[in-house]
Amino acid sequence: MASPALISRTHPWEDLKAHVEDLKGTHLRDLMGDADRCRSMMVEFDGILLDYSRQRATVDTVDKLLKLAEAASLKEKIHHMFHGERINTTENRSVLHVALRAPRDAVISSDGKNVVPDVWDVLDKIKDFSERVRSGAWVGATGKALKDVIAIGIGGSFLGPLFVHTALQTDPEASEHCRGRQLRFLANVDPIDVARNITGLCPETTLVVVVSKTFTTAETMLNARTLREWISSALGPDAVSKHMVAVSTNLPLVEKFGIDPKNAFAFWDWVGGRYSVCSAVGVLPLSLQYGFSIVENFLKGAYSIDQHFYSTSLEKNIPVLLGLLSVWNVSFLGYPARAILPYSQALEKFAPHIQQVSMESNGKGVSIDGEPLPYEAGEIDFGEPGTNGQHSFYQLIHQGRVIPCDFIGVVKSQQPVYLKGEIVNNHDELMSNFFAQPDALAYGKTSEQLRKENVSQNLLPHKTFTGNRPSLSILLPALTAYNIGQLLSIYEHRVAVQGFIWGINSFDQWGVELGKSLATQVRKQLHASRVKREPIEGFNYSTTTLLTKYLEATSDVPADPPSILPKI
Ligand SMILES: O=P(O)(O)OC[C@H]1O[C@H](O)[C@H](O)[C@@H](O)[C@@H]1O
Repeated sequence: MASPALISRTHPWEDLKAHVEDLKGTHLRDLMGDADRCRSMMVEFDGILLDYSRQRATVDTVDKLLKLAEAASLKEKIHHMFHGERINTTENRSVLHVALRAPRDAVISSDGKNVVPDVWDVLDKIKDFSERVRSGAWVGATGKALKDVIAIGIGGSFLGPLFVHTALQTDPEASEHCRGRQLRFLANVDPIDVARNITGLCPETTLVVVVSKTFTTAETMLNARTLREWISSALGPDAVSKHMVAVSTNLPLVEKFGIDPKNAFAFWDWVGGRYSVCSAVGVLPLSLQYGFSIVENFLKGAYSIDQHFYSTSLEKNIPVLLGLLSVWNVSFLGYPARAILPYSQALEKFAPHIQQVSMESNGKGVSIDGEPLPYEAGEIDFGEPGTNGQHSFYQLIHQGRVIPCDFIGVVKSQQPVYLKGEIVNNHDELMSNFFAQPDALAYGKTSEQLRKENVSQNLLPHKTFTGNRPSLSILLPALTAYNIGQLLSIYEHRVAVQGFIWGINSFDQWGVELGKSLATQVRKQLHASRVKREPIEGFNYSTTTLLTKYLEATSDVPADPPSILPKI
């Protein structure tokens, strides 16, 4: 692949920089008054409506962004991704999470090999295994059915599956399929998370799924050894083969850990951890909980957006538009953060998942060729469901810093409630806020309006809202497994678009390594100090002081204790 020049050295970038000045005197109040403009800023696909009319952008801005996409060879980069080119150059890997949700007869190749049959071999194995567990054909060491699942994993091996599980929990069809079953996630190496996970569960009826792409992640492996102890201390070491299975790309290490390779579910190095929810990472635990057919609908929803992303022209392409507008907000308008605000409690874990997808992908300081970036890439993502967030951090968004917001609404509630005598039903009440907040941000409230309401002079500055704060709205028809898949795929591709424009590698994550290696040094020191009473060496004054305090205050901790598990 030819090495691309920095995008900031292209004419469309310069042009957009200059264009910011054109918009300086334009308020969103004015832009929203132009119905033709607003009409042109709405896109519909497969039941989803994107309205980006509340972006601080004109039709001209969008044209200029599309020219930027051209200068960044966006179409070609999308093409390279879908065709298995090794676009993750620092790890020499292709990026093919789209293959995970392709139909059985699709052809998607990596290194000349169609990977779709391998994907479906694993999906078929998951279907078979999950049906045996769910039906009680697969039983634990004492002959009891396994009704509860603890999935151990962290980062990409946790956040995506947790988001989808949380979203499915209240879907009527999915919840029908999981009666009497529980799915829990053990992520943090904090022993409190172990305690929370095993509380109320019995090893006899629990299946543990160890999820780790590398099967070397310190937190996951310690948690896996901890739950292996929980099972074998209750049921004997032979029980492990009946109660523990694994999802990994590293099958030799799975076997070395003591999990029967027959009970290992593979994926491949062309699936990035944070893009792995559609692999066995998500599909196995979710199928155990909800049944494979529900999860298959989730994959179909993601596939629908994949096709849209691949084949729709850029100006009508939802992930492309979202990605370009984020670049506009970050790189040109200078807004470093983005709030993800789903008006659905079922999407409670969506922002934390996208936080990893986005910040681990695009939080980079150099171009894909290693050149320091003369502009900032990535953005600070955070979010909470509405209306909860309104009573928490929205104050800052309304009157403090400008933070572009994604409002995500759902037309049909998973769990409608109607109360006799109320003027609207409960979902309408929620959605009233979804519709109102974007206008409050865009229009604000002037001192003239306040004066007409007889607001006293001294309160005028406090009650004034400057407005002109950008947002966009995404309206989903419902929140079925299919829609959840669509939403996931939209955001995954949006993040890729941003990275493609910024000219970075969105698919590596070297930035997480340094902290890990320093933790190794501390771990060795803690061991040496506890077991051999060795002095603290090789750390700066600050860390030495903190470690000394910690070790002194825990001098009663036994150096070589027997296994002790939480007892709550
Ligand atoms: O799936 P694993 O290999 O256990 O990795 C778990 C996570 O840890 C790493 O440090 C990365 O930051 C994540 O991208 C990854 O998802």
